[in-house]
Amino acid sequence: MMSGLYQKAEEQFKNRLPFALYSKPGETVAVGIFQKDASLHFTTDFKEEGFVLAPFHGEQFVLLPKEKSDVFTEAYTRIAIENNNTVFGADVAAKENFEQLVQNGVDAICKGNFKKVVLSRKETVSLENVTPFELFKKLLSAYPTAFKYCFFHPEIGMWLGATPEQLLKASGDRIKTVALAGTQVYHEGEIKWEIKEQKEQEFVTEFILEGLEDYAAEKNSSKPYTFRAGNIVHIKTDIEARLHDRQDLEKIIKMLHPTPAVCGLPKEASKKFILENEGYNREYYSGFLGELNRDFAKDKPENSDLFVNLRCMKLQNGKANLYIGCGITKDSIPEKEFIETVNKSLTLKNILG
Ligand SMILES: C=C(O[C@@H]1C=C(C(=O)O)C=C[C@H]1O)C(=O)O
Repeated sequence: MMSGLYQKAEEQFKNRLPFALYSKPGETVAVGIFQKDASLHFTTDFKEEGFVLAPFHGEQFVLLPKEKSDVFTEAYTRIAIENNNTVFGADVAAKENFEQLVQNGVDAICKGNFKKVVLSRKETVSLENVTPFELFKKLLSAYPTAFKYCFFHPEIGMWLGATPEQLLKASGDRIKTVALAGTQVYHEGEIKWEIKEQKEQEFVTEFILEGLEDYAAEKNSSKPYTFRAGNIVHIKTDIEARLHDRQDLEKIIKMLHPTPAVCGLPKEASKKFILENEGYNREYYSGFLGELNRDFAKDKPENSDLFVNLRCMKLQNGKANLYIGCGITKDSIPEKEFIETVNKSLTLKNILG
């Protein structure tokens, strides 16, 4: 059965018009924003209302503006998702390349160029006869606590993902963000973290709290805790604050993005290393996306809900390009880091096929 929301999305896609379908963590409502023209709009001052998609690098933040779009919402019920047990073969060349990249990152850290860098790779998987909408629906059921989305623009392409990481939630002058780092495969029973991973996550918390210093008061942060995202777990700290001036939203977003969780510390040196060494274009992976200045489901202004674009893929010519990365510090072991990217890639591989 085709519902109204998906019928509209199929038509929009057929007509090569931009749209975003998404559902927020913990909610069972899907929102569709359907832009009425095919133009490429960008944010200018972050005062616009709409759906934003920002790349990892660069200042051109794509916007589906509210006033140029139709908005629909639709409740859904989660269904049981079977893990498809397809075994994806390991690509020897990809493994060697990534491990060399990680080793170069470790060497640069040991030389003192920076403290942490997040390195990533792209993996291409063939798609069986499946539409983006079917994949999006699977994401809705498989990842209740993630931000699930399907974004299309004729000049950008088709992106889908289920990200566990909030970049920023703003409600009037109240903001929330998180410090996320450390990764291991989920298992039953107590999850233990090594000191190295705890330290790495603390760096991220410190970076955010220091960055907020000039803009916010009443800063509060939770204790770090274990947070599950599909088949893996991370360490997470919740951070809340009150802005001195709500107009500083743009400055806060630019201070946070790209966060040490997807770029590194310090930001500029690690970013330079990524751009010069990764050897491919991340495009919108590890950028951010979501609601800008409007909660579309509740139809409320002055609410932004932005997420880091992780566990995502770009669909192109019957294939899915998956993007996966991990944080590198001086103690990183290249092979372990490669395995971590394989584990993270299962978030999406589990719904493909
Ligand atoms: C970079 C990614 O994930 C990030 C890196 C993590 C890590 O280094 O342990 C953990 C969570 C995310 O903040 C990714 O999934 O591609």
